[in-house]
Amino acid sequence: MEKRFGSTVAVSGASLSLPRHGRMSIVGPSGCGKSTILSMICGLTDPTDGVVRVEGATTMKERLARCAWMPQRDLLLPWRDVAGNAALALENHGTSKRAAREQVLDLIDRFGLSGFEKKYPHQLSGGMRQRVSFLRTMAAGKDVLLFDEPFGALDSITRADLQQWLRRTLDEAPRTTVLVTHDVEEALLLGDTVVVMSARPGRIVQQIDVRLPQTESRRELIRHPEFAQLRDELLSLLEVTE
Ligand SMILES: Nc1ncnc2c1ncn2[C@@H]1O[C@H](COP(=O)(O)OP(=O)(O)OP(=O)(O)O)[C@@H](O)[C@H]1O
Repeated sequence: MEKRFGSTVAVSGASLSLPRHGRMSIVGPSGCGKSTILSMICGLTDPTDGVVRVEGATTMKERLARCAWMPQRDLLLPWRDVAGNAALALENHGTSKRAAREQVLDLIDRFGLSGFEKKYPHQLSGGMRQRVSFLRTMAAGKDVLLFDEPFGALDSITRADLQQWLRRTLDEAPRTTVLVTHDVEEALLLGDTVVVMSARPGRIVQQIDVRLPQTESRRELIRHPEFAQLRDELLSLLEVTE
């Protein structure tokens, strides 16, 4: 597919596919069209040329109905507590406030946030706010989750913590995910395939399948020789594309 904005070619000749519950990470230099690809998948825009299909749906409206987007900055409502924020997507789909709150309490517990149901966003750390934001994305009940630099605004320790948490959460509650990130380690930790894009016009330079040992521990994984080899391979590809 191709996407142009006037005379700017943002994405060119990109052909990607992902099986149900597959996890794709996209890395590439700034401005190479990563967010544009997410916008096309979730139906915020159409490609200028080519077709985007999400679980068989091709129209923007149908794609939008199947995807949930988690942005870099949490967009929590300051006047709602954790449960109230998490329940928002359900309320938007017609569930009553009370029923929506009941439904998310289970998720809050499963995602390790119990005890925080009645806290307000300003009482939470940046990492916790992103967890709530993720919980809200999950509560929307969509099968396809799109992450645009979800941990980009966090410090490195919190980021590492959330990467491990998100891996485990997606193992327990699998979804089809597409993650855009500048962080090569994050791409490897959260993707079973990593797409490397070139500078604008964004083309796909390479797609690398990630097969790493099964381990819960992020620390063990990033020390593994196979992980180091993939990280080096990605970094060299990115050096060439800049
Ligand atoms: N709505 C728009 N109108 C005009 N040009 C746009 C629009 N959206 C994106 N572009 C251009 O398309 C190109 C790709 O932008 P995009 O945001 O997809 O890149 P990106 O890889 O996500 O960048 P970054 O890593 O910096 O977030 C850029 O040159 C951008 O200026």
